[in-house]
Amino acid sequence: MDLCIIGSGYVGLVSGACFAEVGHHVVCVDNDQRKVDALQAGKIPIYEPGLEDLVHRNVAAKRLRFTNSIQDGVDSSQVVFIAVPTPPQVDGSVDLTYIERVAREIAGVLKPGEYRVVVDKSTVPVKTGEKVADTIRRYNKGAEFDVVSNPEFLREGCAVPDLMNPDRVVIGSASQKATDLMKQVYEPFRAPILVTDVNSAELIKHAANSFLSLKISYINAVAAICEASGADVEMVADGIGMDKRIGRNFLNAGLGYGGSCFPKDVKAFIAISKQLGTPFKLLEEVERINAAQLNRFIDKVRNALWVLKDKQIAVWGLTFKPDTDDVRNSVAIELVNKLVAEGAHVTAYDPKGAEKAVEWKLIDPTKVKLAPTPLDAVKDAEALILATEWKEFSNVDFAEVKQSMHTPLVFDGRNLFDPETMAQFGFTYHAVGRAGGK
Ligand SMILES: NC(=O)C1=CN([C@@H]2O[C@H](COP(=O)(O)OP(=O)(O)OC[C@H]3O[C@@H](n4cnc5c(N)ncnc54)[C@H](O)[C@@H]3O)[C@@H](O)[C@H]2O)C=CC1
Ligand SMILES: O=C(O)[C@H]1O[C@H](OP(=O)(O)OP(=O)(O)OC[C@H]2O[C@@H](n3ccc(=O)[nH]c3=O)[C@H](O)[C@@H]2O)[C@H](O)[C@@H](O)[C@@H]1O
Repeated sequence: MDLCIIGSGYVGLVSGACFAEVGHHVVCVDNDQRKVDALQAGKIPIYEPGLEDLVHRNVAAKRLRFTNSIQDGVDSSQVVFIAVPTPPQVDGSVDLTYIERVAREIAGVLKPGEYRVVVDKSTVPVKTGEKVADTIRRYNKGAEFDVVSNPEFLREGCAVPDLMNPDRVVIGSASQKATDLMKQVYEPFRAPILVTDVNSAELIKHAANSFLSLKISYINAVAAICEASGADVEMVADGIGMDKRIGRNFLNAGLGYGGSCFPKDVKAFIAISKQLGTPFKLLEEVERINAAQLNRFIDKVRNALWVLKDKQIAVWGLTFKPDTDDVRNSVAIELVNKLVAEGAHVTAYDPKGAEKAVEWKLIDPTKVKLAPTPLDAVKDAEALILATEWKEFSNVDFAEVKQSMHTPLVFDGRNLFDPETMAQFGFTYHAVGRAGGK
């Protein structure tokens, strides 16, 4: 089939490449000329395992191309996906200006007699599909189209396998013609397809992300009780998670959830529920626990060092999770900035995220030293904090790390290391919700 994706970011670019991989012909549109130029030159603007090969292979096979022209994209496609940002506003509600603009732009290029399915893949509040349809109709009276909601559930860092093997595909549609075309789009993925109305599909996305955030806050609250009682949250999570009704996934205690989606989507769901007159107080508690989690962790570091001012602290990890270069709303970055605000001298290392952290002005390189390797970061450090659980941190030579440090004190914010191994190497080891983690 011929598909167009408007917005070539984390969702648009990876979806486009995966659709091409299964045989569709895909045009990815973006209004950021630098991004389009880079993609046309074979450069991939984001780090996502497996993406570079996938893009190059499908461009070479002429199934994938990039343009800045929405006219080109819509003209050459039966199905037009929208994958532009839906950032939060100050009050937590969703800024829909990107979506509204794309709806007007699509209206401007739809031709009479040429039916298109317009698919919203961005994460949007319930009832947005209706507004997209109204907008297109208002700006193009003769347009023939249906609006479908098709929320995306990929995780950064494993976006390619998530898209190639989805747990489910949700299609929110009020038109049989549009549903049939959407089923054809997804047929090669052989995934379970759930067809719903548009509003339900939109709600599924916010409800899913909020539930996953709730699961994380739940285990983080349990971690606090473990620390107070001497229990071990990893064992507790295993014991809870072995119940198939609960499951072990997303029960990893740590510094709390971050990233470009969970924080904004929980806020959005709170705002939507308020607007609809059914406030979702439980989610406010989820946010409160998440914020408290980082502060509790910093308290632990402060307790051990007495004061943070002038202390030499190494931080491993800046991205919001491993295997990505995405530093948007990263708890690791929030941690670094809080330490710096208290006068600590921070040296940080991240395998992929340092460049973007500086480029997007999320850290100030005059205040935070960036090290080229994990070992460089720990030189003379009075404490090491693990903030993001990149696999390479498990494989370092801990004897060398200990030798390099001023004081062998480790705070593991993601429970990556084995407490016994750390003790064997002579570290004083603090984790989250684990024995010895007080
Ligand atoms: N990042 C993720 O893991 C996931 C994100 N989502 C949702 O997908 C949506 C997009 O998120 P990301 O891909 O992370 O955003 P992003 O910021 O990485 O990419 C968005 C792209 O849209 C482009 N754009 C903006 N306005 C445009 C326009 N008028 N015409 C053409 N291109 C335009 C931007 O230049 C940018 O390249 C959001 O609603 C997000 O909540 C959903 C699932 C996963
Ligand atoms: O809507 C989205 O954008 C996406 O949001 C999340 O994906 P993502 O944010 O890429 O990454 P996750 O693996 O979900 O991690 C999110 C945050 O939760 C934290 N987390 C995750 C799991 C866990 O057990 N504990 C925990 O603290 C991670 O460290 C990270 O900061 C969802 O998992 C995806 O299904 C969804 O499509």
